Amino acid sequence: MQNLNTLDVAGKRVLVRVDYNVPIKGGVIQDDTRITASLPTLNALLERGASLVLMSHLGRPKGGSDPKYSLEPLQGPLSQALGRPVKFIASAPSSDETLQAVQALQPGEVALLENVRFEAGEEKNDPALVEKLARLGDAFVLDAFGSAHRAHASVSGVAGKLPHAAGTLLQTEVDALDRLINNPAHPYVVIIGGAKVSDKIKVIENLLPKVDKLLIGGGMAYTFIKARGGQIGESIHEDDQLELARRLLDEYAGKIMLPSDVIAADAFDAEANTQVVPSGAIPDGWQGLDAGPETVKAYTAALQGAKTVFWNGPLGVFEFEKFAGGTNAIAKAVADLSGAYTVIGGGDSVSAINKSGQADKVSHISTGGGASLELLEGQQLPGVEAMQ
Ligand SMILES: Nc1ncnc2c1ncn2[C@@H]1O[C@H](COP(=O)(O)OP(=O)(O)OP(=O)(O)O)[C@@H](O)[C@H]1O
Ligand SMILES: O=C(O)[C@H](O)COP(=O)(O)O
Repeated sequence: MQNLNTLDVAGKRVLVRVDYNVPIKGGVIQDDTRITASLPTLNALLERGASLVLMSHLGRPKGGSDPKYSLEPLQGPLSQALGRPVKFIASAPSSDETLQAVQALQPGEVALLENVRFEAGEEKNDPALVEKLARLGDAFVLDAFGSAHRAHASVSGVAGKLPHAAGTLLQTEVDALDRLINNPAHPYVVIIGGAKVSDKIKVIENLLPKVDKLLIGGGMAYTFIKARGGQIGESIHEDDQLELARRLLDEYAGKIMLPSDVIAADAFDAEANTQVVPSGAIPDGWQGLDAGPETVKAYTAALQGAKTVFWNGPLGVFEFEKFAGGTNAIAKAVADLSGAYTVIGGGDSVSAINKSGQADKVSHISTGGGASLELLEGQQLPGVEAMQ
């Protein structure tokens, strides 16, 4: 990828695509990993005499402006993190008003654009939008690793119109994940959790031949347990994925681990009644919302001796205290491993490791959820390709 140091930025206005798609509740940022991760690139550009125009998406608005997804709540925290004021530009990123506002920037000044997904052309990589966004900078830096798997106007589109380079976050992420793809040290253990099988079944399928063990957890385990003939009560599952789950279980019986027991709840609720039951014998009216104690023990044991570990996705509905135990236990087990190269990716698993206070014991914390999974699947990411 084009190196940031080769880009001429002194006295220039640099358009930087960051990924500030951060969890926000009631206007308050819940996890600032992605903001902190963008600072090395931003500070390096500022030190070299650039002015910055920061561009990101937030959430999935439907191609129109929606106050719920405004990036304005980031202005304060970002100013604080950078130690200098950040100007928030509320007008549409493609508008002349925005162009005029960024043209007024002096070296060392920083502007944050409104959510680029408020533009209907963003996700379609519309050439007209690409032209308008490209007007905002003299050069383009892609540092949004979390969005590098999106062939959108603000990611790969503008790269074709301006001198460009990869930011240090993008470069660091690609290098760190490369160690999982090319000659990972064995035993190689992968833990995949989260809610939807259909989102992650491809990565599971592609990883199975390469790993020694694949531990499946969270909501996605129930499709596999049902495929094996288990009773899953009301647990989340995807019937249209049963066939593929069955095939993978047949083909890779020795590698796939599924929960043996679960914490079942009588409702999807923080205050639900709970009981520990075998994962294949969940009573009608009950649903599995977390890994049970035997499962936690077995998964922790399976991690021992691993030389390479990748974890994506929570092992339960960790947003509810009662069902966070499995996720927290895995966070601790991964952090406690010694002599292993450990990588955690995906918003929820990263906030679990941050909350556990043991993030510094993990080799690499990826800011990419879908992006890190697509890289691991062996796909070329449009953002990475655009920086070649
Ligand atoms: N047993 C379960 N039943 C229902 N939902 C579950 C269960 N286990 C986990 N979940 C939910 O899965 C969601 C997270 O899934 P997801 O696949 O988005 O993971 P992630 O780590 O955030 O990855 P990414 O950042 O790639 O989206 C959480 O909101 C969690 O509550
Ligand atoms: O959080 C993420 O994974 C990235 O910001 C990409 O978001 P998206 O899945 O809405 O494109």
